[in-house]
Amino acid sequence: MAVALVGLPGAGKSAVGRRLGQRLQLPFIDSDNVIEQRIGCSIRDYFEREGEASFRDIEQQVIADLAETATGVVATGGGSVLREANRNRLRASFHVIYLRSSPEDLFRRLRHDVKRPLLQVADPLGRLRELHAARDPLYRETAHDVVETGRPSVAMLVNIIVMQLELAGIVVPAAQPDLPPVQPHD
Ligand SMILES: Nc1ncnc2c1ncn2[C@@H]1O[C@H](COP(=O)(O)OP(=O)(O)OP(=O)(O)O)[C@@H](O)[C@H]1O
Ligand SMILES: O=C(O)C1=C[C@@H](O)[C@@H](O)[C@H](O)C1
Ligand SMILES: [Mg+2]
Repeated sequence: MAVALVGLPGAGKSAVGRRLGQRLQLPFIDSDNVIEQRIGCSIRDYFEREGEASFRDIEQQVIADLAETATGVVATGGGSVLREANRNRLRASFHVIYLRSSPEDLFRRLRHDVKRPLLQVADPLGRLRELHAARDPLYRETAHDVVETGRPSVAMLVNIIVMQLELAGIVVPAAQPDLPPVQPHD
C-alpha cells in the first residue's frame, strides 16, 4: 500500500504524513529529505546556488525512484506536480491525496518560516495566492482524493484520511469489538 500526499508548502504533508505512517504502521518518507540527502545541503541553499531548474531535475529523479519502490506514506515537495512526468508517475504508483488549503491558512502557518525558498519574498501571502491559483488544478489532476485542511487539526486530518482509505478499500478497517444486541423497544 502506498499513499502520496500533495499540496502547497504548509499544507501539512510532512506533519500529516508522519502521523498517518505511524497510524497505518507504514514507513514515512519525505521526498524533500531524500533530495537533501542526495544534494548534501539544504534545499534553500541549493536553490540559491544552482537555481530552481536544477532542483526540479533532481526532484523528478527522486519521484521516479520513489514511484519505483512505492511503499508507505510519501510526503512530496510542494512543487512536485509542476512536471507532467511527476504527475503521471505519482498517480500511477500511489493513492494520491491532495491536502488543500487556502492561501490565508498557509500564510498563518508559515509566516515565521525561513526554510521555504519560494516564500522568502516581500509579500509571501501574495506569493501563496499565486502558487494556489497556478497549482490547484495540477494537484486536483494528480490526486485521487481531496481533503480540505482549513479547520481540522493534524490528528483529525489523519482520522479523515484513514476513513477515506477504508471506504476506498485501500486499507482494511481494524476489527471492531462485538457490540451487545440492540434491545427492541417496548
Ligand atoms: N491542519 C493543521 N493544523 C494546524 N497546524 C498545521 C496543520 N497542518 C500543518 N500544520 C503546521 O503547519 C506547519 C507546516 O506544515 P508541514 O511542514 O507539514 O507542511 P508541508 O506541506 O510539509 O510543507 P512543505 O511543502 O514546505 O514541506 C507545521 O508547523 C505544521 O505543524
Ligand atoms: O512549492 C515548492 O515549489 C517547493 C516546496 C518544498 O516542499 C520544496 O520541495 C521546495 O522548497 C520547493
Ligand atoms: Mg514538508
